[in-house]
Amino acid sequence: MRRQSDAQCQIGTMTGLTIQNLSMRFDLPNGSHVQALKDVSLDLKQGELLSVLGPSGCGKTTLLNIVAGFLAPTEGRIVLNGHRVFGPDAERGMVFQQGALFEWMSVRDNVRFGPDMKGMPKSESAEIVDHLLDVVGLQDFKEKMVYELSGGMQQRVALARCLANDPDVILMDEPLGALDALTRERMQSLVLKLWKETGKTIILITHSVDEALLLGERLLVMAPRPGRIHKEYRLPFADMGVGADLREVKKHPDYAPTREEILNMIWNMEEEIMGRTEESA
Ligand SMILES: Nc1ncnc2c1ncn2[C@@H]1O[C@H](COP(=O)(O)OP(=O)(O)OP(=O)(O)O)[C@@H](O)[C@H]1O
Repeated sequence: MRRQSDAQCQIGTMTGLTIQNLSMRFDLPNGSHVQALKDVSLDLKQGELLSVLGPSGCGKTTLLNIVAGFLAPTEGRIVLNGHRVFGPDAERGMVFQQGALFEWMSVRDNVRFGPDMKGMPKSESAEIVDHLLDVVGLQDFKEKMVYELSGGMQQRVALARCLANDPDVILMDEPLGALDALTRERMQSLVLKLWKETGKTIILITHSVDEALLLGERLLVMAPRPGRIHKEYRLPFADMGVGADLREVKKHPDYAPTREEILNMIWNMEEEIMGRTEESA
């Protein structure tokens, strides 16, 4: 897809991701429309980890898809490291909940797919793959086919495959949502480790308040109809959780009250939506 040259669209010299006055309206075939996002603005510095929470339909996935370049916004723009985003690019890697791996390929071939597509010499991509499989703890599984792996292992492959492209920004849409509780906890620790070791900017969408609290040094609560930023938190838990037991982090005196506040916020929004739905029924 299109990535304009510096001369065409260099916007400032800042590094990081700017989401500027973003609105997204979907026009429906019956003549009505859905305002999925309205005037969403946000600056993320390189290396920040943002988690995004909110009731169903508040525009989380739409926001991520616009940053990924899969969708063009109705209004506003995305700027990454001074360049306006016009479409998908390897500088923005995506990790989905499941199903985005090539099932018929080995773990190794999945991870080296991006470097191969870029024409990287095989010896160089082999080194990158070895390193990344070490980082995600899958070195002994590199010859296995994807369908032979557990869900947690598949998500490790997905993370390694994303990192193999060396993106500036990693976009995660419920990446751990399909995993059992124990595997999910281990993967949360892995995400924190990768975040600190690679210095990547990460945006992570989740439905789990605990996951958003543990992983987001910044946490965005979005509200629906229209999708917008309701409240933002800056939290100490992600830094505390790097290399630590996440259950210990949850014992921090600020953890439970913040969790309660956010849960109430989301419950209230959902009740309001239910009320509106019943009224219009
Ligand atoms: N392609 C589309 N056409 C029409 N409406 C859409 C489209 N994509 C999303 N929407 C609507 O936009 C709103 C936001 O959707 P989105 O999937 O971004 O929300 P979400 O917060 O990610 O929801 P969930 O938590 O359920 O995944 C919803 O009302 C949805 O129905």
